[in-house]
Amino acid sequence: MNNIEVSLNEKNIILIGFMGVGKTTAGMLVAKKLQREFIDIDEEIEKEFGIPVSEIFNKLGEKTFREKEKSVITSFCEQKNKVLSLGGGAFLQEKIRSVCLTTSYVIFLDLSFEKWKERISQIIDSRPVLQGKSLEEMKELFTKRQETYAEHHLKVVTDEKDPEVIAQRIINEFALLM
Ligand SMILES: Nc1ncnc2c1ncn2[C@@H]1O[C@H](COP(=O)(O)OP(=O)(O)O)[C@@H](O)[C@H]1O
Ligand SMILES: O=C(O)C1=C[C@@H](OP(=O)(O)O)[C@@H](O)[C@H](O)C1
Ligand SMILES: [Mg+2]
Repeated sequence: MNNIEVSLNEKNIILIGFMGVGKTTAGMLVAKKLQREFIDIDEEIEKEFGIPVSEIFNKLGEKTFREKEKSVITSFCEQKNKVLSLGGGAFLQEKIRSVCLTTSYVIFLDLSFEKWKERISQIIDSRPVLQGKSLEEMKELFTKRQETYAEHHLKVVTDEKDPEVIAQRIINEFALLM
């Protein structure tokens, strides 16, 4: 099955996984390859409030962010033919898990903690959940969060460096499901 045949299935493709595993980067490329619209949920939330995610957390609080995250995701799940990249905390909410799993194909991007660690300096400033945490505390969160990603339709390992290769792997493994 090739990219075109995969794109004939109209269900949304949703990428989940821990902060920094590459959901936004890979999602954009998967969408381009499948000629679908790409939606980054964090970006949609930022557009709604007119400020970056870190400011939403600091000024309005995490609860406000999570409520908006739920309504934005629910509303995109009513649509078709999109590739959605979720924030790493979205699957903490049962309502989000169930709406995604029932309407769309959920793909869990997996990355080892050893590889993830190398990205901390690139992501720390824009991820309020990581700020002020020691490496040990980050590892604890990383490990604990894996439980929330347990329900998915497909897991793809993303230890590879080249995002293009990862995006094509996601499509190829996804094609085997169909
Ligand atoms: N395959 C990869 N190898 C190395 N770095 C990557 C890879 N994919 C993404 N990155 C980098 O990791 C950081 C987080 O990527 P991002 O796509 O924003 O992740 P997420 O959306 O899962 O939080 C960015 O700085 C990005 O450039
Ligand atoms: O895991 C989390 O709680 C979060 C992950 C972030 O998205 P990414 O997974 O794209 O970094 C973003 O939604 C916010 O900072 C909270
Ligand atoms: Mg992202």
